[in-house]
Amino acid sequence: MEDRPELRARRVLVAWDVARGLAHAAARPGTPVSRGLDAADGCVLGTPLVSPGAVPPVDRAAMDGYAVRGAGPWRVIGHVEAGAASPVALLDGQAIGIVTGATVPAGATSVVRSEESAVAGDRLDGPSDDGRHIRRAGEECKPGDQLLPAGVVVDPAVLGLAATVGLNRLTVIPQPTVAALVTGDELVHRGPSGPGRVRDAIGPMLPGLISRAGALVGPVRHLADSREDLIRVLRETDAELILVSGSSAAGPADHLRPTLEALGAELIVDGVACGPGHPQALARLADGRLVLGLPGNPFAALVAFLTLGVAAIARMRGLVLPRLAQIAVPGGVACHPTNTRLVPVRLTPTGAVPIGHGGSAMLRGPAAADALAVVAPGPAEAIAARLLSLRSSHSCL
Ligand SMILES: Nc1nc2c(c(=O)[nH]1)N[C@H]1C(S)=C(S)[C@@H](COP(=O)(O)OP(=O)(O)OC[C@H]3O[C@@H](n4cnc5c(N)ncnc54)[C@H](O)[C@@H]3O)O[C@H]1N2
Ligand code: MOO
Repeated sequence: MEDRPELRARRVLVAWDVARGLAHAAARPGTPVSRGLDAADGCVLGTPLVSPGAVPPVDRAAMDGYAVRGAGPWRVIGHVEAGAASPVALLDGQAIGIVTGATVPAGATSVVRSEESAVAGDRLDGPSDDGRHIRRAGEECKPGDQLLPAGVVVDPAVLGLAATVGLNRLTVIPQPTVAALVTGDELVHRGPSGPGRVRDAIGPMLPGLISRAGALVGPVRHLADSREDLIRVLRETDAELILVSGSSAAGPADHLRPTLEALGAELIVDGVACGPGHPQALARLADGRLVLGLPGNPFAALVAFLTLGVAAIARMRGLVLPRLAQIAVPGGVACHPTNTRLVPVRLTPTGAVPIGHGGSAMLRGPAAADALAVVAPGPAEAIAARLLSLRSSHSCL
């Protein structure tokens, strides 16, 4: 296929927010499936989580001590074991030893904590506030209550809640699969950079970025700067989103765009008006798989993933585009006249503070930063910016 650098040089960069929106819209949400709780962490609820029963199902003791009926003193008539199904009913003036979580006997009006109990023989004295230390049946939820809407990320608390209400399976949108390809003849994967050798800094970032965005990733593959290899690997890679680092600019070894053209891909984003990261690109192959081009400069690659990659993965998971909180930048930060700047910042009680070392080939700034400030284009300085999380697919605050 003929390479036409004169056409590639005339890319129309889209605004940073528009690019995120395009990437989100271009991705296809996954199809909901039924998963056991042990395989649902990190997926997204495809249907609301509805409780089939009441929680608790019966009145339960909230403390170790004595279930009592009426006012004290009481006569202790026995003990309820933790797993006992239906203990005897209490009569007025009676008490029964009980442990936290055990079913409270019918007729009990409160539970006296063991620390507040004075027992002499079978006589019990203690405070008797009605209803105290009893978790009532249905207090947490009633049968049919909707506890969570569809679209919530399944995390450990959600799994625990599902188990609490008695569910064994959840209907979820599975985590999408993402493949990571790193290109560059000059790259080495051990030891330092030197003349003619550049230590690969993008390969080590990609698995963590992908999993923090909520997708599944296999081992990173390293490719030489060969258009034929890239075409072959893109054809055979079975993932919903394929990341390709390097090869995104307009030099003789920059094969990504000619490769996409050769594969008949549709370019959805062909450059973004941002710095770093302007050569990033997103394309759709004929079968629907998406290809995300990450620029070779490491901070630029990170920005591209956080811009287009996170947006596309969010949609595949069935999530909205992560919203970005606004924060003050008390010392101000210089704007670029036409491009959105992504600036490493530390978060302080009064706002965000740029920390420097934010050049496109550097990771020193981003590695030390709490977040990236998204500084909108403008003629002068900004005193507020939005925050892009470096460590999760959700917003920072
Ligand atoms: N004529 C132009 N040249 C460049 C442009 C441009 O618009 N026109 N854009 C510049 C910008 S901005 C970036 S970013 C880079 C993008 O380059 P590529 O995506 O084509 O990547 P390479 O040329 O292969 O590498 C650029 C740079 O990054 C180093 N690199 C590459 N991969 C890795 C890696 N995995 N780990 C660490 N470093 C990596 C590579 O050695 C180069 O130094 O293009 C500019 N040029
Ligand atoms: O992507 Mo380049 O500046 O934007 O390194």
